Amino acid sequence: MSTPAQESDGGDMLEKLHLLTPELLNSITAYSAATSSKTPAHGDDADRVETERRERIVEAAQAIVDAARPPQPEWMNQSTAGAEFVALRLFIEWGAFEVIPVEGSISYEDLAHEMDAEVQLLTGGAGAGVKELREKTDGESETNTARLAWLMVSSGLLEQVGEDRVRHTPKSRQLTESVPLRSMWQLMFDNSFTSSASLPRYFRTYGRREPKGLTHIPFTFAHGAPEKKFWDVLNAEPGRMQVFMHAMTAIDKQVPLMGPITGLYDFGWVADVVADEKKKSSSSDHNRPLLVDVGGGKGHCIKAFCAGEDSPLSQDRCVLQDVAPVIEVVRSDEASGLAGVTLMAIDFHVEQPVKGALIYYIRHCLHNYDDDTVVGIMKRTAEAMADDSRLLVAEYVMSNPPSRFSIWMDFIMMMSGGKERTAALWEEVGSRAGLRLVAFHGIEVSLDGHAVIEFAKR
Ligand SMILES: C[S@@+](CC[C@H](N)C(=O)[O-])C[C@H]1O[C@@H](n2cnc3c(N)ncnc32)[C@H](O)[C@@H]1O
Repeated sequence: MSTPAQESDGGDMLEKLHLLTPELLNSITAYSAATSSKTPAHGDDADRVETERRERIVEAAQAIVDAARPPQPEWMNQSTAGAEFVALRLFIEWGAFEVIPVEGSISYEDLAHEMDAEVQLLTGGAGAGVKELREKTDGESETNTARLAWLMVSSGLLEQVGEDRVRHTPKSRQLTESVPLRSMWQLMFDNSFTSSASLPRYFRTYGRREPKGLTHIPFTFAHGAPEKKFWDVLNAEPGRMQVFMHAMTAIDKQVPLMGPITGLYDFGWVADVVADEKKKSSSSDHNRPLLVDVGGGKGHCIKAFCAGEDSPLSQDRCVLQDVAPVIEVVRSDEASGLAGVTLMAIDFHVEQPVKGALIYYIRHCLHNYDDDTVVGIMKRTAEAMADDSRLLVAEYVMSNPPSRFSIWMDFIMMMSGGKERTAALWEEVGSRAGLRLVAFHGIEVSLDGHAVIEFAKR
């Protein structure tokens, strides 16, 4: 028999469900209308619009799930998600997602064999047949019901076939097809999850204040090397650096939320500058770099900006700067697609060696650092800028209160001692570096306020 409290909870829930259901239907109708539209969006724009519309459906559906869900221990949900994350990370490292055939299924026993792992570790014993395994292990496996593969089967990431076989779902198949996606999962686990798990210990050690500086940050603390810098720890293991770079290179395409590269800022005015240079035939400006990508990784932004006949930027007038190990990787990659680009190893904390370039572009680097360090990097750039130079910072501009995505990003950044910033904070750090904030570009076209923030010399 239900209690009065339960009856009233049920009544509230029904009322909420009645209110929420039309939202879900509206979001589906909007998506359906957009996909059958005669004037569909193209390129990055299409990805963004598609994501936004699907996000709306997910949000509406999630609200219904939340309203209908019976009271259950939230701590259990959270820790189950954590357990699945760990299992997924292990399967990535052990190559399991590649061993499971793209079509069809594999027995747990064969999967375990390929991974050089005990079959009991994958399931509670399904691989050898539950009965046989019980016999082999004197009944120990009877209690072993929540092992690695089953964690992913229980969440629907993998699908079990019968009692002893497993196959891909569309979600897990993506992990085999996309190196960047797999790298992103790895990165989130190795860099963020493990660092955040050590936060209680970190704050007990350093006090309850924002991590500051390049060392003694949660990431290096969690790696047992608090006196080292983030990149020193990352670069110490070549494999990890590769994972980081893979994740950064193409994730923009698959997760438009990460911030589009193109479409936020109009480089059209550069064409006028180039045309003016041509008029002054003796001008030394002809050799002036048009764009320096500071901390540009593998150069994917330069490639995107120079692509297409209409682009006023050309690779032979661009400079790609990054730390020496990254530049070495790019230099030795014959397929880098960076013909003509000047490759330069730098330390952006010390000096900007290219003086007087037209544009200094720095994307997703500054959010890795605390305010004082960011002011330092911006100052080094300001010192190199000519009066007409521009500094373009591609980063998030957090609203107040921020969206769930940008505050998640802010939390991730805290691990390396960094943070996301509000418009006011961007203005403040720019001003401290001797720069004037000219404009925020593209905020309206990107989810969660990803923008290109334009600064000029004061
Ligand atoms: C988050 S990644 C961003 C890469 C690229 N700008 C993008 O948007 O995908 C940060 C980059 O900054 C580089 N970096 C880190 N410290 C640096 C330093 N002291 N000087 C120059 N580059 C640095 C890293 O190697 C990495 O490629």
